[in-house]
Amino acid sequence: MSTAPSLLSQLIADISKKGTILEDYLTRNGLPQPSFKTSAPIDLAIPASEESLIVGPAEGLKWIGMTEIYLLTSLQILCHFNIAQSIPLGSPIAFNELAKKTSLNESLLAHYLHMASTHHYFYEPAPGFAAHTAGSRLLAEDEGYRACAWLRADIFFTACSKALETMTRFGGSAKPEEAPYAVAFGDVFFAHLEKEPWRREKFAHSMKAMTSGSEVEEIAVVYDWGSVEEGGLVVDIGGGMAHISAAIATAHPHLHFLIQDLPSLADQANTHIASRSGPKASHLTFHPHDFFTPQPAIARNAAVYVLRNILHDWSDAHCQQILAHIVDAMGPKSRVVIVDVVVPEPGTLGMYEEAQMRTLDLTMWALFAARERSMEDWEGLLKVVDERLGVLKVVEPPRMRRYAVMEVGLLGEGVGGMEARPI
Ligand SMILES: C[S@@+](CC[C@H](N)C(=O)[O-])C[C@H]1O[C@@H](n2cnc3c(N)ncnc32)[C@H](O)[C@@H]1O
Repeated sequence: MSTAPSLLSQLIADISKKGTILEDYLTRNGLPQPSFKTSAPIDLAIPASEESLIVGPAEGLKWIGMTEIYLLTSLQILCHFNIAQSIPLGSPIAFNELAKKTSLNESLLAHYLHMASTHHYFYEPAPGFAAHTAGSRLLAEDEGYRACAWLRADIFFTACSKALETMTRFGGSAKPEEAPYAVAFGDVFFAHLEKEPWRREKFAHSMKAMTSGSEVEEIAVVYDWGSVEEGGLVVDIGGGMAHISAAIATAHPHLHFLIQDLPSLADQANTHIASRSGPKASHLTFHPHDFFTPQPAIARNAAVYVLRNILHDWSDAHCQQILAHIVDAMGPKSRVVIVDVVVPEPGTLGMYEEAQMRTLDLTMWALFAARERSMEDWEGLLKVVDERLGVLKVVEPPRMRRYAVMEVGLLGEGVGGMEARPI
């Protein structure tokens, strides 16, 4: 009995077949192989009959970024008008019914649904009907992923539209008030969130979604939390809605967590903490604290200070202030666990990963006038804060690509329990 080939096998066969068609076409017409070299043809002019998607730089530049702009706009509009939540999960809905339900213009709604479906968000099972795909279902069910779409369309896109103006006016300034975000919105990113609670809430949800599932679970295993003494205090600095601490607490109930963030996040964080069941909830305490001010007495001599996705938001001068307050509070055995991006040596990543890394780097600039750091940058930053501060261990979590977990301690006299290890 013969079994039908799997979808992946069919795709592989299709790619191979189309590759052969392209190769034959190039040979028949005496054309060179596709290439990115300066001397390569700018227009390959392969006719549509050859079923090839390969284009030269001329055709590429004509379309550059266009699809992404309209995909982003579609997701922005569809999320804003709660379209994903208005489509039933089990059955398709007619466009006209959906338009009536959401008080939208049916024709425009259809245009945006069609655009989103080119990237597998929603699909049209029969003409004039909308239904869910796995991606649009996630938008329907998870506020955090809807907030991710908002973060890109309303925040990153708007800030990036002011990048050129910002560079022209302020050059390479490292002041948050001279970042593209501040130029676009007239305020510094976190101060703006403070003033507009709906923004703050959406940002916190997007942060939670961006650290969801396996990444959060990984934080609980990549660092040796088990070696921290019973009842040891973990201070989660800029801990947002307590999602990281909560994940570690679930796996390591012997620890206590103090989650520090701006006072405006208290309600959201406390609601999240309270929603957790069992006695572990009592191990998590939110404490409003501005990390540019000295650490309070309750956070002194903690076992671990966690900084996840915090320092890359700030220039070296700002990071020095944050770290100096931590060093001041540290005991000889205290550790700082920095979970952040580490930019690898140039040319060591594949093209796709390199592009993602550059995206993160420029996002830091667009929002905060900050940058991602290489390992050399991280070590230099620590040494400026305190000569004794050094990286003891670096772990690269397999699922948190581009990230490293850096364990930092006070080297030299009084270092307890751990030897300094080379990276
Ligand atoms: C990029 S988020 C990271 C949140 C969390 N650590 C995570 O990994 O998902 C940065 C956090 O820093 C907080 N934050 C910004 N400025 C702060 C300040 N001056 N003091 C304390 N927290 C601050 C923000 O409210 C936000 O929760």
